[in-house]
Amino acid sequence: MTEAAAVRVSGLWKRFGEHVAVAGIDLVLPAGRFIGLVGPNGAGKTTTLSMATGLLRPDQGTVEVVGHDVWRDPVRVKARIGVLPEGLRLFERLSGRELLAYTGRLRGLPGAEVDKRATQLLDVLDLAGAQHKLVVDYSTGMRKKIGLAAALLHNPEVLFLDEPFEGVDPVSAQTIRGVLERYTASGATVVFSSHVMELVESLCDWVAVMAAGRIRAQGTLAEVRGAETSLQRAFLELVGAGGRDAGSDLDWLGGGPR
Ligand SMILES: Nc1ncnc2c1ncn2[C@@H]1O[C@H](COP(=O)(O)OP(=O)(O)OP(=O)(O)O)[C@@H](O)[C@H]1O
Repeated sequence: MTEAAAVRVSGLWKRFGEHVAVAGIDLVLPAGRFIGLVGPNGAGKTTTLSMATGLLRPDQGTVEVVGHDVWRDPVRVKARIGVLPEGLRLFERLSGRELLAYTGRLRGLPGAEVDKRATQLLDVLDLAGAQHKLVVDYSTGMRKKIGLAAALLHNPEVLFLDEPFEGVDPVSAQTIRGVLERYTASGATVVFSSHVMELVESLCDWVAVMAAGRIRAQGTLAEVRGAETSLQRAFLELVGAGGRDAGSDLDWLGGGPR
């Protein structure tokens, strides 16, 4: 039996001037999975996630999320997804709780329900003590966590996260991880981008590898890892960096005249 797709990307292209950021990719991301989109810096991950979430218009191609076209039916899609974008912009002069109250009402949830969910999310994400502090005074990890709470408040079917663990300390990372694991265990889908292979390997059961705007591999973690002993090794082979001896030209470094 084929699994239902949470996200279906067909022939997606994006150019910035002469530069091709995303070169006609096809992706089928199964529902109910913890999915990692991995690739080196500049691979096109953010551009792909931006097009998949209705933030950046593709030059060509389509994206369907839970069966609806993102660009033809944006309202229906946006009601079903949560997004934690790169370089998250938040309303800095609101407190964490005010931000959630505002987001919840924007999503059309009744006030009492927003209050209940906000209290639970603030608690689980360890932000209850900082709920009345202004977002502008939040640390990087706290910003990621309040952004995640805002993205989860309306209980989306698919959650897109761009580098959710970047700049986050191990304690906050563990908290975020716990919330995401609970969320996917209930049948929802998480799609997140990262270049930290160990993290993807320990969290994801499905992986897409991207390099230079193209998809180099997609499938279950075991399929993508293949005969390699780790995702890191498989990744280096796939992106063509497996045999590179980094530093071989730096014979002056750490020795010789200073
Ligand atoms: N708005 C833009 N204007 C011009 N070029 C852009 C723009 N956005 C992205 N690019 C280019 O497109 C390519 C893909 O960028 P993208 O941010 O999607 O990569 P990424 O895989 O998310 O990288 P990273 O892991 O470093 O965040 C890069 O070469 C980048 O410089």
